Amino acid sequence: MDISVVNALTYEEFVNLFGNVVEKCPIISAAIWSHRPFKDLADIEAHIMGFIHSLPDSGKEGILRCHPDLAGRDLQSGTLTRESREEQSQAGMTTLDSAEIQHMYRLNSKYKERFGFPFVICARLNNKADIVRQLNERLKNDRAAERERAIEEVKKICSLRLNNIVLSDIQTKL
Ligand SMILES: NC(=O)NC1=NC(=O)NC1=O
Repeated sequence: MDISVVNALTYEEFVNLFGNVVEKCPIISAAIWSHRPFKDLADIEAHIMGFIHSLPDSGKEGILRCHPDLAGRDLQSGTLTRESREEQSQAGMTTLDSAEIQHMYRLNSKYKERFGFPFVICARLNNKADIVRQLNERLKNDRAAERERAIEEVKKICSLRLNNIVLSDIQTKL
């Protein structure tokens, strides 16, 4: 996708395209629209990361709370966003047996009880064994360290979603 096409988008078109690069946080794209014209995709990503970085701890935790649990209620009830469903499916979350689902539920609940926000990991870069291992490992972190760790995962998810948007646009043009 040519950056001049992105820069020519209306506000509504821009948020419609980029509004879910951070799960259920369209405010981020709505905010960075003010920085157009963008030099390139990396510039868009840099503004998104800058917005997240500038948030107070409560704002970062708010972003984390917008993420659905892995193998959680939203997946079981079919209410995941398209992006999230694809990501969770890729990590093997949609083919867990009932014991594995229960195990994830217990780990997610323990994590949420400790930190006050859900466990977030870039599902596309991990399989189900990695996810369980990371969940157990990261439970040992203190809150501040874990908040930053989880936000790093949000940034990875965002980066992959941004690239997906550009790639899928190129494919439609081929
Ligand atoms: N709690 C989560 O980590 N959720 C997710 N990670 C992803 O990569 N997609 C999700 O829905």
